[in-house]
Amino acid sequence: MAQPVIEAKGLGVKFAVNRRRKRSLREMFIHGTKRDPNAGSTDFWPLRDVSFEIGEGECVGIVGKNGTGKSTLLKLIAGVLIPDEGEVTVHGKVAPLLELRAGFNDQLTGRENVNLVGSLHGMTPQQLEDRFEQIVDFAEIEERFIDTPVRHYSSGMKVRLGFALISQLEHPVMLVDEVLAVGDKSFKRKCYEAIDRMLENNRTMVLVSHNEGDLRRFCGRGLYIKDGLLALDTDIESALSAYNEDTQAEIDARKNNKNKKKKNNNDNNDDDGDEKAA
Ligand SMILES: Nc1ncnc2c1ncn2[C@@H]1O[C@H](COP(=O)(O)OP(=O)(O)OP(=O)(O)O)[C@@H](O)[C@H]1O
Repeated sequence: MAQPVIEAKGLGVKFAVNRRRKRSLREMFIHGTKRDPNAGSTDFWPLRDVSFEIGEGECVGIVGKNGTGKSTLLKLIAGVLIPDEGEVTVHGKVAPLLELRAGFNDQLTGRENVNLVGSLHGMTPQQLEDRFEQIVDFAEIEERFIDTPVRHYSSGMKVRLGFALISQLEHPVMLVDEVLAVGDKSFKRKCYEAIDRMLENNRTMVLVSHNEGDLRRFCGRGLYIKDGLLALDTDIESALSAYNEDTQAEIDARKNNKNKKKKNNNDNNDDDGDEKAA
């Protein structure tokens, strides 16, 4: 493998479910001042014991069911979340597209957001000035809207501006979470071309997506996350096959259970009928 750019060793993170909380004024009035006895917090680990290395220039897809920890893994790589176990090392700066709006503030205008978020990611005032027009052009935001607060933008407009800005960063690592699912057809095509260019320039990318076409298009390798564990680290086709087989097995098991229940209910109804007849 090329020089590792991302190294994860025994990575794990836990969240508290049902965190113990103080009662609200209304609840205190009804139940008294004691804390809610049913609201004890328990930890759960959406990800545990995850280890892998990603080399320079690789594009790795992360696949798995909803809620299995894919976005959490990207947030750990981005440094947005701190692991509770293990460690993740990233050699170089990270350009994160983790949520649809690239961290934009709804109260600020498109222009203000581009300048704020761009500078937070290390773009100099000169770079921002030089690239501003290109960013707005790429995002296809009409001039009359660029000085409007982004709360008035459609979700497509926000995503386009977010992608246009983050794709201008020259950071060696790019993290993309489901962003390609939102844009319209022509914007998607532009995003594909932008990603192709980034990969040609040896950038490293981790892509979370439920779109198999996108995963096959960009990724050579796939990490299949199952029940919070790294079930497979293999080529993207094998990762998708394993995921699809597991999904089919789950669907079949659910169908069988449903049929069994139906049969049991029918048998019980027949027994009732026999007893009544007797
Ligand atoms: N800040 C948080 N606090 C508590 N639980 C969280 C937090 N963030 C995520 N979770 C939980 O962790 C689990 C993994 O979430 P995550 O968003 O990583 O899943 P995912 O695989 O990306 O799902 P999807 O395919 O639906 O986007 C879920 O059960 C989610 O509810």
